Amino acid sequence: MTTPDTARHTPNSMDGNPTIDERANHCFGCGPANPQGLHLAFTTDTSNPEAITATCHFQLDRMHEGPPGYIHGGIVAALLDEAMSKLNRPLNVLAMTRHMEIDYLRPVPLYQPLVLIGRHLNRPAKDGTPGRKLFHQAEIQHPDGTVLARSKGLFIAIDEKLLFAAGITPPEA
Ligand SMILES: CCCCCCCCCCCCCCCC(=O)SCCNC(=O)CCNC(=O)[C@H](O)C(C)(C)COP(=O)(O)OP(=O)(O)OC[C@H]1O[C@@H](n2cnc3c(N)ncnc32)[C@H](O)[C@@H]1OP(=O)(O)O
Repeated sequence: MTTPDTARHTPNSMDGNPTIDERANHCFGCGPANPQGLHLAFTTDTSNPEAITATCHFQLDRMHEGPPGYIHGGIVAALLDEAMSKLNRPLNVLAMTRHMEIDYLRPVPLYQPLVLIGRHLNRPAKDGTPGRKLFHQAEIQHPDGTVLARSKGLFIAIDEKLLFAAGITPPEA
């Protein structure tokens, strides 16, 4: 049996009701209602439908440290995953990450303003209609443009009926 770490706790506000309602969004990456989350805020650019992007400016502190002075690799993965997932909404798709690969090119520093950019690559058609598979990529960049980490991801569109089956509350119309 493991000993609970009493320094960590889940706030009472984090009740057990799953939801995808923006107003009660507990997503670790972007949810304002998650006091322990990253609170990433993205701007999407859909001016070129062939190359939709999602961009976020962020800075992390020791809460997310891995190597001394640098962001933990798992958090780097979460950042990249989040940037790629933010491309699904402008494409009008509910989708989950099925596969992602990461190049950790340079250690990603704490206490520095950094840029996180997701880019939609393609959504191959199947039987003449948009397929379930969406391919995205993402990068974490130093402000001088140096790429510190890069990912490619496969997202699978989810049938909204599954949300109801799982008891997940969609946003009100
Ligand atoms: C009930 C749930 C509620 C959902 C609510 C959603 C709310 C939307 C908000 C999400 C918020 C985002 C947050 C950040 C993004 C995350 O982090 S999401 C969390 C992490 N991801 C997950 O937990 C997903 C877990 N995986 C799954 O649930 C299932 O695998 C999936 C993704 C639903 C897909 O299931 P499936 O439909 O059975 O998939 P499957 O047919 O095996 O594969 C689909 C296709 O991909 C291909 N494929 C599979 N793996 C690979 C691979 N490695 N390489 C190439 N192709 C592959 C397959 O061959 C297949 O191709 P086709 O045969 O269709 O040509």
